[in-house]
Amino acid sequence: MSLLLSDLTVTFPDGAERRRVLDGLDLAVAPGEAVALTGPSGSGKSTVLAVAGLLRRPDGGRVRIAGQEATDLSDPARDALRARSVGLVFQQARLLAALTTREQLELVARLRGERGSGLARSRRRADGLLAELDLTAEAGKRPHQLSGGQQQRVAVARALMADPQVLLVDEPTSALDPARAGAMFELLVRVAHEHRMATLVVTHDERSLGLLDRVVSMCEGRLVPASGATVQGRGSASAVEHPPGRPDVLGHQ
Ligand SMILES: Nc1ncnc2c1ncn2[C@@H]1O[C@H](COP(=O)(O)OP(=O)(O)OP(=O)(O)O)[C@@H](O)[C@H]1O
Repeated sequence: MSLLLSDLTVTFPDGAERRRVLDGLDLAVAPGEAVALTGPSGSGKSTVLAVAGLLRRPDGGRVRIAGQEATDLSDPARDALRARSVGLVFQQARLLAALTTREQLELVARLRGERGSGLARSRRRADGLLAELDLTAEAGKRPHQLSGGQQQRVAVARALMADPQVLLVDEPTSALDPARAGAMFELLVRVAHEHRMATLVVTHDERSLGLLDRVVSMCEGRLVPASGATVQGRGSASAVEHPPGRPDVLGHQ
């Protein structure tokens, strides 16, 4: 498994006590599998992404990324593992206003300190990703010259620059119309399959769930069966993660 969350617990302060908002969560995403994480507001989806993306340490449990145990690593080692193995795409594309599309991608290599042949290799990768995500014509444009869907595609391309084994995506379609939302889900599934990335997509967008390989549903911090088992992904795995005998409650960073 490229992403393995085992027996995760997260608590938040609640008055004099701590509220347990994640309690024994188990979730595994295989290489090349695109999984939707859905559920009502406040059910804990963002907390799952924060823990999986090594942005929040859980109170208990294990996080394994690309075969490496992350839980007990020092902060610098976690940062390095994240930079090496995890791609993050947020609700807003979070592009830098002054940079062109190509420069947004090249910045990833520059921040890694690449020079010379390494930087040249990364530039070729950037050009390849721009072509793959149908952004070549946008390579010289700045964010304000791009549509919302194009901006999100740039954010995905940027996340792929490090060739991550895990891709975590938070509400990628909240600013998009239905047609563009569908295209964005199709793109995420395609890149998950082609780049063999374990891909976890937080979404409220029920219309697009069928495009994903598998759907994990949450309610009030627990994993629940998809309503009427109608939400079936395209993959052969079961539609819902539902570890027997142990509810899953999640919390936010
Ligand atoms: N920093 C925090 N301190 C205390 N409680 C928090 C904190 N962050 C989140 N929570 C609580 O944890 C629970 C889960 O929040 P989370 O943001 O993970 O849910 P979500 O499903 O992603 O919600 P949404 O769909 O609205 O983004 C919520 O009850 C929230 O109020």
